[in-house]
Amino acid sequence: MIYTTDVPRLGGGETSAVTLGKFDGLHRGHQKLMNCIREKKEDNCKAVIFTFDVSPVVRLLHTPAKGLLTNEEREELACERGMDILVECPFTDELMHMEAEVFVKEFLVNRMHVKYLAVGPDFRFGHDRAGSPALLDDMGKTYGFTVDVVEKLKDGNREISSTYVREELEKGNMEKVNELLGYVYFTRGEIVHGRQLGRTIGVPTANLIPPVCKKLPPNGVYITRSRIGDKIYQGITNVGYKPTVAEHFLGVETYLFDCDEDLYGQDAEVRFYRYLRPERKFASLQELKGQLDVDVQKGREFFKAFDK
Ligand SMILES: Cc1cc2nc3c(=O)[nH]c(=O)nc-3n(C[C@H](O)[C@H](O)[C@H](O)COP(=O)(O)O)c2cc1C
Ligand SMILES: Nc1ncnc2c1ncn2[C@@H]1O[C@H](COP(=O)(O)OP(=O)(O)O)[C@@H](O)[C@H]1O
Repeated sequence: MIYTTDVPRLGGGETSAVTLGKFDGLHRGHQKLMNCIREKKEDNCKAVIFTFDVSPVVRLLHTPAKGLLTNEEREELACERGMDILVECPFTDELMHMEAEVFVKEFLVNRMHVKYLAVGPDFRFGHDRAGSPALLDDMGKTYGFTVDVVEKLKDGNREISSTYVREELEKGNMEKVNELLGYVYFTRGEIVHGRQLGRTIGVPTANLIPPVCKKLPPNGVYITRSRIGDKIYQGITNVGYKPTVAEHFLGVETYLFDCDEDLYGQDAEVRFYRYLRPERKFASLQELKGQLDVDVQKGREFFKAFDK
């Protein structure tokens, strides 16, 4: 897959099937759009996701907004889903003031040779949000592309959206988050040294520091699965500041079942299956150890049923 921050210029004979939007999370609704454009690969179209990134100025002045996926993660998932090109177009002043018609003509038609567009019914773009599915449809007649306005996928009565996923994530409702996403929510990072206290109570823990722009579930303890190298471990994970030992940074810390390896320096991916309990301040590490034994038991029972 080609990843680019410039609007691509396709070659002479090449055409594209494009979907446009923010695509935070690549949830099941987004996947439906991607399926539509992937089908057009049979007509020799390149499957393109066109997203807007924050402007370079915003990136400099503000801490990044927390998303369901980092840009790198989104890139990887888009590639796995068979996309040919991911455009992360910086949302510059110029783009912000661009007339919708100019955007379509210059970018989609002239540069990307668009033959097919898939958008949601509420998709708006361009200056004053004047670009709508109806305008795209009109322009398609002039420039020779078709537009599919794809109905939103629903969960019961509610449309699946990034906002819906974020709300459930903020409640720690991982079962719902994972159902809406169509994959198990995860974060990644390198395993770093902690205070080496875990092993003293028989519970060594792999500590990772998640990316600052990654939205995490609320602080607390979760049943998780971790991928480290080519191995997958069941485990339990604490998200938070470890009030018992008063840590200064937000960490994601996992006790891996049935693992006895030196993991420092390796990259880990932790997937969140279920929330177990809030993070608590214990009077001693021994007391914490008592609680961890209960958590481990629950984690093992969960996977026994889950993997059946
Ligand atoms: C599954 C799990 C649950 C945890 N729950 C808590 C908790 O409720 N309160 C707390 O202060 N620390 C909690 N911790 C963090 C421990 O305090 C920490 O693992 C221990 O102090 C060792 O830290 P170290 O990795 O820096 O050696 C938890 C850790 C894990 C892996
Ligand atoms: N079952 C396990 N779960 C997590 N980490 C383990 C496990 N077995 C061995 N380890 C290793 O032990 C380290 C954790 O030991 P710990 O005493 O908690 O030190 P730290 O404070 O550096 O995390 C991990 O980084 C990893 O390399």
